[in-house]
Amino acid sequence: MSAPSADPASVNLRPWLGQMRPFAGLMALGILLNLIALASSVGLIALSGWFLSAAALAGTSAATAATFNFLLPSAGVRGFAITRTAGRYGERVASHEGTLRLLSRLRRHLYQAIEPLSPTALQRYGSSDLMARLTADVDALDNLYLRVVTPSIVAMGIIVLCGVVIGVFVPAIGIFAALALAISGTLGPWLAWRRGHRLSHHWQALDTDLRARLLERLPALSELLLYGRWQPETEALLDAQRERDQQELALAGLWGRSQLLSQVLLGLTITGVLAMAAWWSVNRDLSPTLIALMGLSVMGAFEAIAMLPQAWQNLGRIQRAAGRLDELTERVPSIAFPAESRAIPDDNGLEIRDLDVRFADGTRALSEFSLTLAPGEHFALLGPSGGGKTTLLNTLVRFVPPTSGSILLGGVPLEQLDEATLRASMAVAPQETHLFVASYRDNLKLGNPAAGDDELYELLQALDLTGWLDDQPDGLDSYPDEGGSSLSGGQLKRFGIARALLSRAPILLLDEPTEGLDERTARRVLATIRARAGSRTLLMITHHAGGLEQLDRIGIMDEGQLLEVGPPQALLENLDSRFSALQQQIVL
Ligand SMILES: Nc1ncnc2c1ncn2[C@@H]1O[C@H](COP(=O)(O)OP(=O)(O)OP(=O)(O)O)[C@@H](O)[C@H]1O
Repeated sequence: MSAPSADPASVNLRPWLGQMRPFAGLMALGILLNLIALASSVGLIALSGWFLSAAALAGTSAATAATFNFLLPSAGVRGFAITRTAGRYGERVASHEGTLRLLSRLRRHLYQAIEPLSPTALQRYGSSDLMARLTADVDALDNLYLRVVTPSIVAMGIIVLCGVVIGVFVPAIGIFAALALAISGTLGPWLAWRRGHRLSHHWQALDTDLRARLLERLPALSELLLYGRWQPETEALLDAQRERDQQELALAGLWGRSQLLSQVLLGLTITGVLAMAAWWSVNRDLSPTLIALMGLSVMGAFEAIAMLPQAWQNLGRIQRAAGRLDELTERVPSIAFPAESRAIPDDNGLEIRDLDVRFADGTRALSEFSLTLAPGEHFALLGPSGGGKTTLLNTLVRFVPPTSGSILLGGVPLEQLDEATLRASMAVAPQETHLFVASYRDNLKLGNPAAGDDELYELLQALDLTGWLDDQPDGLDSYPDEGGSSLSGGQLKRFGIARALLSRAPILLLDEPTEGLDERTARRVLATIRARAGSRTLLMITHHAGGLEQLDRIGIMDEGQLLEVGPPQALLENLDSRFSALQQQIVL
């Protein structure tokens, strides 16, 4: 579900308009060609009108009929028809090229803005909501240029042009026509914007929520079917769709009303221009053949302003999309890395000092947590669910910013390391392993692109995955199902461990590596982890106390604090220790 969004009126669209700057030339060309196409339309219709009436008047006597030049106006009509078609074609090419480039820039801008944000905080939005922001919202923003900015500029140009064309013959009528068109061109869109921006803002909210809900529920289809929730969910989705459609209907009604207003104003403008032209023709020296030209010029110019009400009514939709994108980049804390590391770590030891982590909702996940891991030490951190173990790992990889305290890698504070150095220093097997739609080989080589097949086979065998690999139709060249559903939970876990173990990083961070494994496999996996970790520093977090006796030290944490720490043997010998109590539970 999407987070609350900003008030449409308070959203600043200027930075988004600024994204257009690199394509200003292309956009200007599009506007110019659009103006040429529309001006040709006005010219075509006005000249045709004049031609017909002038030809009719010329035909009233043999003398005028003989001298009337039919060729020049018909060449003009053809010329306008050609420039109109060419202008329209060129405008489409230029504005579509500009829009597509802009769209790619908008997406790149957004991906770059998201990249430094804390992934853990970002995930709180949910992948479906993020997806809706990255697709529907960016698409809506795209309309700002194509459907609001460009048509508004073109309409202004055409209004001026129409005024000039008429004003050449009678300035007063030209001024009247331009002013009346300007009023029709602003009143309809103003009404549409005033009445429609909240409606369209609401429509956009309902539409993105609907998409997000659909995207969220589809992957959970099997659970929803098993719990008999698919039917109610479908009905809820249909209700949401109906609500969105009602908004759409209201918007269509509003568009109809603003169109009606514009048409009435157009009718009044044409009537006014014709009446003035007729008066000028009777009382002054205006040729009657120009009456039709003037009326038809206004009609031609109206083509440019007819689309404005709908464009401006959609402004609320665009503002909401911009607000949601701003909110994403402003609310989620960003993690800044220096361009280059300010110091080189002395070794692969880790020192965590008085670490505090508080989340935006007030949860205190770590509280004055301190721990030092000697270079090459193998350490297991045990604790109940919700104790803060994963948060500690996320803080170590800088996915979560600490509220206070510090972490040093080889004596260097993490904030002094550039991103490449930090990532190369730590290999992580997270709680959930994601498999990409790529071969199993490529999925494994994410941990180390240089790893050879022999190493992959050896590692899979050590992790007891050869039986699974033998069942794959093309071995390592086989593809997993999307999300990894072709592996059992335990197999997927080991796959993630293999990926981390393949890396050459001097620090290994493993989140619940034995979760979902039977006792025998868990021991084998632990032995492989220890052997492959070798002289690397190993921090393993787990719920399970079994099989940890071989590690250098064990720590027990709960409620964000380290409660007990020591070598496993020493803790086992102390019958009052929490570790012995946990071991007793396993034995019982
Ligand atoms: N992004 C977040 N925003 C708010 N609270 C969070 C966030 N991530 C974790 N928490 C909370 O912080 C506390 C510690 O969570 P954490 O995931 O670190 O525990 P854990 O020991 O790893 O649990 P588990 O063993 O079940 O994975 C929990 O109360 C959890 O609800």
